[in-house]
Amino acid sequence: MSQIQLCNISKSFQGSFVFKNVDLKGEAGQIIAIRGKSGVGKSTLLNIIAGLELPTSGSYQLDDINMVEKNINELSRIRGEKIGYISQFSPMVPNLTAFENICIPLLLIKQNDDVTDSRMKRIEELSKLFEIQDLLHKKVNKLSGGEIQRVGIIRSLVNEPSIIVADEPTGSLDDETSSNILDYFHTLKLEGILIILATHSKMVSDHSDIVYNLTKDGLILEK
Ligand SMILES: Nc1ncnc2c1ncn2[C@@H]1O[C@H](COP(=O)(O)OP(=O)(O)OP(=O)(O)O)[C@@H](O)[C@H]1O
Repeated sequence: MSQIQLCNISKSFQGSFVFKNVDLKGEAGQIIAIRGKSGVGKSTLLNIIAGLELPTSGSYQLDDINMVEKNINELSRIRGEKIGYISQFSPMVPNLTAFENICIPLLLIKQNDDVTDSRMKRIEELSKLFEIQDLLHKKVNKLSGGEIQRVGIIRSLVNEPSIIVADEPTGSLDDETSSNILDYFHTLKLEGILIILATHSKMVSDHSDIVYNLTKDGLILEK
């Protein structure tokens, strides 16, 4: 179980602010959606929450960890242990198979045999659920955009994170597959996982407990 608290977060690139005054609290078992027009900084905010980049100013506490004081290596370790990150474009190693790409996070943290067995079982279950079980041994450069997105989602879940940060998780998917993924997020929420996502989709917002609109002056509560 994890919780996050961001206070007065701002982010600028080359001296120009993308957003200021972002306050956000997230608790175990919540689905939080961040909406907002293109370019307002949704991906940037999710990258900060996922520990992929640091804010320009403000504080960010993840459980008992002060995230803004950590260096890149420490953030990477924290991500491996606690955070599943689903990106808009799911970067893959193209000449590895879907299964090998899914297993990459397992290489980053030590696992004993029992853990490895339970992870393999999880990969099998999720592959069936997201209908890619017949594609697992295909190279990812032979897969469609939607198939790669599902591989990316399974990869983000394989280490059983307590927080999922998802950037447009259903962006390349049809309604039925999107609905399967949202149903699965609901199951994870009931298990106490905190899910924070950026979306333009009404279906995704409708499935979220809390919806914010990101503006250059901070988050505005919509639901
Ligand atoms: N590394 C970077 N260097 C410079 N500018 C950046 C960088 N990353 C993002 N930006 C700028 O920050 C702004 C916010 O980008 P971001 O991708 O976070 O927006 P977004 O709300 O997710 O957009 P979209 O809905 O189109 O995906 C954009 O103007 C973008 O060009």
